[in-house]
Amino acid sequence: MNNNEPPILEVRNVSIRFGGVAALTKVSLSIWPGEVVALVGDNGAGKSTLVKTISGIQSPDEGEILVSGTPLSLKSPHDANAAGIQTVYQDLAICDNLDTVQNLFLGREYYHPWYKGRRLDRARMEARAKEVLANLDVKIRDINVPANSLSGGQRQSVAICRSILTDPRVVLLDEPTAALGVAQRKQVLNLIERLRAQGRAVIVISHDLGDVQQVADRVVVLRLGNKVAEVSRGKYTREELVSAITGMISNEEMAARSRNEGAAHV
Ligand SMILES: Nc1ncnc2c1ncn2[C@@H]1O[C@H](COP(=O)(O)OP(=O)(O)OP(=O)(O)O)[C@@H](O)[C@H]1O
Repeated sequence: MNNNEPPILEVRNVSIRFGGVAALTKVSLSIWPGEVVALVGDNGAGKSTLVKTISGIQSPDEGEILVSGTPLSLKSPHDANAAGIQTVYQDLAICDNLDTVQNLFLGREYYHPWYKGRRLDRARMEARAKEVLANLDVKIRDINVPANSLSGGQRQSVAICRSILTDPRVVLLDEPTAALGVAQRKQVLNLIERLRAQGRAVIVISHDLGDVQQVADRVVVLRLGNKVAEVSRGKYTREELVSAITGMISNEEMAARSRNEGAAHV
């Protein structure tokens, strides 16, 4: 991380209300290229709302989103994609009856330029698919079989590979290891580390604090729509994180502990 550079993505004092519910209250968050930031919090803490805001699905009532220091108005997922932000949602949107290549290029298929009618350029898509999978060290034995024969980890990997086809600078992952077994979970965590090694900024929502401790350079804790803590890798214990999530530890106390340990804090 180079703190002299503006963050690749900055959420600045974002607030969102749904009727009487304050889903987010003046939440700020910055991320630099080559960083993994985990977003944690109990159910209803505001994680999804924050991700939707960054993804252009939900407009903030107050506050700003800046990309490389420039404030942007993200009014749709298309705006977010154009700004280099891609999101992989929990449902993955992988079609079981389509193979890996078809899933990777869904809605962005390559066509032969010289045919009068539209004719898919399967060879070019296959070549690019192999390249993308190899780049992220994703192993799928046969990219021509329907996705219903893939494991949960492979499906998640295909969804992540699809998100990076456009070479985004920021990748948001919503619960990427939920419902995965040990080996598949490791596979996905490795994939996140490779995204980081490629210099992308990765924001991961996770309820799994073991995964968070393993993969995140920083952890941002939300509680009831407020950012209550922000701690760096190795500067917190699992118990402190749980306390911050559940409200057993005050914001000030968590911040003071982080300060004492030299971590980033709220
Ligand atoms: N479209 C909506 N309309 C009304 N209230 C909403 C809407 N979306 C979210 N909320 C409320 O905003 C708050 C934050 O919800 P959000 O889904 O962002 O939390 P979360 O941290 O992602 O929770 P979970 O881990 O359960 O997914 C909750 O109180 C939720 O009920």
